[in-house]
Amino acid sequence: MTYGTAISSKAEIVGTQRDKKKPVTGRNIVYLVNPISGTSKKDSLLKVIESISRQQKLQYEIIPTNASGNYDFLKEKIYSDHITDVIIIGGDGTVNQVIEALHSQPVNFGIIPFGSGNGLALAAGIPRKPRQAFELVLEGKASAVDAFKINGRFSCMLSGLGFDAQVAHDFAAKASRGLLTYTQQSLMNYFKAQPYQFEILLDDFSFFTDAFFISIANGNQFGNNVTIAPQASLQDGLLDVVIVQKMNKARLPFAILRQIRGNNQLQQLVDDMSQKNILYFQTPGLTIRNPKLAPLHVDGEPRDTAAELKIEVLPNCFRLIRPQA
Ligand SMILES: Nc1ncnc2c1ncn2[C@@H]1O[C@H](COP(=O)(O)OP(=O)(O)OP(=O)(O)O)[C@@H](O)[C@H]1O
Repeated sequence: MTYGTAISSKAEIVGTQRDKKKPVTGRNIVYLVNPISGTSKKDSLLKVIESISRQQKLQYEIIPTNASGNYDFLKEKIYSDHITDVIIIGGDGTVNQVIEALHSQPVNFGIIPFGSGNGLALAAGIPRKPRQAFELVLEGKASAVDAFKINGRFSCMLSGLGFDAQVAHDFAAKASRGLLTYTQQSLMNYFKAQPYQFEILLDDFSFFTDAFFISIANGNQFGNNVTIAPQASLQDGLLDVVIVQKMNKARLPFAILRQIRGNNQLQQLVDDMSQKNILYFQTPGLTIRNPKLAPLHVDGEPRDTAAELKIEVLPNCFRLIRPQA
């Protein structure tokens, strides 16, 4: 029997077209929808997904995400129902939780961006417009991308310590989400920002620095196409580390703008340390000592910080549906 359920409300995001008796051939998609992410409503997109999936006789199911990030029920379903694709409709926080839970399962991931920043989706070239992103999902071409671990926590986009993490903590405490709230929090934190002490340990080199923030990037950006790590690639087996060192606050926005526009060449780390305000290098892993306990964010979500953070890349960690070169 093939059965279908209309999508009713935010509280009850469900919809399915799956014949459990027929053997599954071809694609079998689970759409995971975050009911609270971003600011715009998802109802019309979900109706489009339902109607096109029915037209194309695709096997699919629409399920809401959960705040805890526990997707054990889906691991079982992937095997029992032969799920081939898990498509995330939400922002970076949802993308992080779902891919962390399921990256070792034999599925392709897709993203229909519905967050405030959408950093991984934009870094991967996935269209920002939900319907175009859905068309890409229908094409279904996936390739492997990297992720990384920061003290055992999974990150697939960009994590960091200091100023931008403080913004993430304050943003999380606000009732309203969206770019406007994020910008307000960034500005307020800019005027309060103080540098933190860090020690950076690489394989054969270590140094101390006082920095406003450190970003560890797999993708090239914070989100909203604000590119902090212009050389970053999602499949090079490397992390891009950007350290915004202590400087006169009047120079800080100009230095960051220069970095965002990508005018800084990949720099000779040792030569630059004393001369440049922003250090930028690539590495498969590093340790950061953080004695002043600068706040931490992981893929834009505030997380407990630590006095020492071990960071390592996970090459070719999961398969993501995205435009193919
Ligand atoms: N069903 C749910 N109910 C409440 N919260 C949820 C639910 N599902 C997921 N969440 C939580 O929603 C939070 C925000 O999600 P997400 O990051 O996707 O959106 P956003 O913050 O608006 O976007 P971005 O991260 O791009 O800025 C995450 O912390 C996630 O755990």
